[in-house]
Amino acid sequence: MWYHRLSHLQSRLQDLLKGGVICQALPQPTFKSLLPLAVRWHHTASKSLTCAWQQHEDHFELKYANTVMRFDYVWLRDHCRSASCYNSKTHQRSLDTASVDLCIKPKTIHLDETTLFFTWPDGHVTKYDLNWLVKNSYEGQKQKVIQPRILWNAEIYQQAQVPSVDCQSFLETKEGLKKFLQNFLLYGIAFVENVPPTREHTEKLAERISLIRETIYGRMWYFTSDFSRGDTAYTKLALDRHTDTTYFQEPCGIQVFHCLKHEGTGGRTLLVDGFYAAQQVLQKAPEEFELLSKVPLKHEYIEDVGECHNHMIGIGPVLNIYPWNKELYLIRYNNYDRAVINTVPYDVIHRWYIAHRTLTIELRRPENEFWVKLKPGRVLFIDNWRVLHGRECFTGYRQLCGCYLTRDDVLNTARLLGLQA
Ligand SMILES: C[N+](C)(C)CCCC[C@H](N)C(=O)O
Ligand SMILES: O=C(O)CCC(=O)C(=O)O
Ligand SMILES: [Fe+2]
Repeated sequence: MWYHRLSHLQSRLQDLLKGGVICQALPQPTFKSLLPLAVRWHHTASKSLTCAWQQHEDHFELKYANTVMRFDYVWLRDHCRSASCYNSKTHQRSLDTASVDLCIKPKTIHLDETTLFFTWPDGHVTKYDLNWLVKNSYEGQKQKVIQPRILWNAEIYQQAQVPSVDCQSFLETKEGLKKFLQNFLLYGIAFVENVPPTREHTEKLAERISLIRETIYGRMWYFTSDFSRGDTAYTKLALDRHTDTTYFQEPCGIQVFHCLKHEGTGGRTLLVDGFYAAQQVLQKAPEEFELLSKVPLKHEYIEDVGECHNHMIGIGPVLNIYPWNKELYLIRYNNYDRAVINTVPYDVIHRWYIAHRTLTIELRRPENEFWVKLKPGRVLFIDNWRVLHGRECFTGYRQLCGCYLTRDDVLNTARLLGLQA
């Protein structure tokens, strides 16, 4: 019976491969267990960790450190760390992956202590340390988070008593900077205290951790409610929670705010952990979470004020998750800047509105709102991929300065300090 199904599959595979790479022996990925292969388990005990491996027709299977891993042979050839395949000084691959036969299989495999040796048909030998394989396998990665975080509502954040970092220690010591970045990565917000209330000092702070991301708003921006730009940020109106620059293909990673002056009332800043809210959606309505992570939307910025003419469009789902471990890495939420929805078919859109409502309800729960009054000297860094901000309406003269930072460069600084990011 399965012979029949198998030959059917083979002819389909052959159809798929027509005009492409034709392998002599086709891999049969879904029938591994059915194939009468001469596979056998090899067992070894190495350094108290037992290891078992099996050479299958189309892949290599390894059990080590409580992990069952399966490796494709092309993958194993491609990741060879020998001197001719990999430049360990520059950490770059020298091997031309396109030169690897897609049907490659090792001639022999053997294990010595904790090192696996693969000998390929041309005689080339690839060595892998078992621990390296565990660390770098899909199965190993799947169980890990890319970035550890503490999700918060107002109470959790306040109870955590996250300390602010002093400007001098931030600028002059590695420990101060590291402490700051650690808190920033965990909570998505962090403060620096005792900063002289000038644009130059704010810029110096920003440059300590990243490259400044110049945008249509400039490099360092400096704004009041002067209507100088075609956006409500430049008014005294209240702004509901949102993330910024949702209309960029890559929304700005970090936003820096420094209130240099406020003579008047109101104007408090609202902060909401978007990932905490998304987590609530995942728990209460997983299919809605999934929809928000799959349906692409447009956000748009159209400006035609004075000398400023801009038309920006960014496309992506509200929730962005890594497909292999479902970890959330970016929320794009701005109801002001959301464009006409014309990327979603009729039979999906209503469900999307329901899901969007569920998320909005979570984002608007008063217990999730953390309110702060920004003051001269206290600089706020916000992870714009995670934490939403808003503001209360205000009276009087209020001057805010700040900038956006490139996320890659903030994470780069964090990694160089030994933090997981
Ligand atoms: C004033 N400042 C430059 C900080 C931001 C202005 C951008 C506001 C826009 N609605 C958005 O959410 O992206
Ligand atoms: O005025 C504020 O406090 C923030 C306004 C805002 O949302 C922004 O500039 O991105
Ligand atoms: Fe904003």
